[in-house]
Amino acid sequence: MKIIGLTGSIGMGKSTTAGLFAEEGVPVNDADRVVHELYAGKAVLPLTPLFPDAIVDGKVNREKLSVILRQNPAKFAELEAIVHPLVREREEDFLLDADVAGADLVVLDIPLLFETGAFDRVDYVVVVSCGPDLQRQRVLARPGMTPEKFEMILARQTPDSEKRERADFVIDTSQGIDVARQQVRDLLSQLREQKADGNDA
Ligand SMILES: CC(C)(COP(=O)(O)OP(=O)(O)OC[C@H]1O[C@@H](n2cnc3c(N)ncnc32)[C@H](O)[C@@H]1O)[C@@H](O)C(=O)NCCC(=O)NCCS
Ligand SMILES: Nc1ncnc2c1ncn2[C@@H]1O[C@H](COP(=O)(O)OP(=O)(O)OP(=O)(O)O)[C@@H](O)[C@H]1O
Repeated sequence: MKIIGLTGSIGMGKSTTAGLFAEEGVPVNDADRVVHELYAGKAVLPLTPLFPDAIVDGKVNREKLSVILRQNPAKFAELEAIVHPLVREREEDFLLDADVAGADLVVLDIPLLFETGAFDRVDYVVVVSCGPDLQRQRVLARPGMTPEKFEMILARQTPDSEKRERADFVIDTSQGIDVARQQVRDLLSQLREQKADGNDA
């Protein structure tokens, strides 16, 4: 089984592209979604002493957490030290399940693939990208998003230019969904041909 690491900066179209892989029958593990689940489950207990004001009705409230982090960005490191190992645990379960189910390819959708060193755990790196103006426009159109929050997150991410340079493949999301879907299909054919030729990376 080969592992595709899918990444991209905020608003580049990572979740949408992950959906295109899923449409083609490739199992996808979405790290952002796992974080959402953890904030209503396993992460609540260890995060409570660190972020007591962000716990509402027994869950981590993302809005409140975001405000705290904006006021004190140093707290990101403490948050990540708790959350990332839990995300990793779930990733390992996903890989085992996919392997047992006989998948030839799987996708790990990891927003912080480069930042956390996760690229070491994947066979191919796929970066989702579009121009910075379109990225900004997409992100600022989201409810609850502000230029300050956008800048805070961007500052914590490896720049898009570096991501593209380090990628094995780039999916361009600026030309609409059909173009991106075709790029995903071409990529899967190419990887499967490589495997059939015994020409693995
Ligand atoms: C900062 C938080 C509260 C913002 O929540 P919110 O619902 O507003 O945004 P969302 O989670 O959809 O993230 C928006 C964008 O920021 C990126 N992002 C999230 N966390 C981080 C981080 N620690 N560093 C850099 N980028 C991040 C996401 O991948 C996405 O591109 C939330 O993202 C969070 O709790 N992050 C810490 C956990 C983490 O590191 N997640 C990354 C995937 S493992
Ligand atoms: N190929 C595409 N063609 C047209 N629009 C797209 C394409 N891919 C994504 N988009 C649009 O861009 C926006 C951001 O996409 P998406 O939510 O997938 O980004 P993301 O990278 O997962 O974001 P984040 O990192 O913040 O979670 C959405 O409005 C989505 O509909």
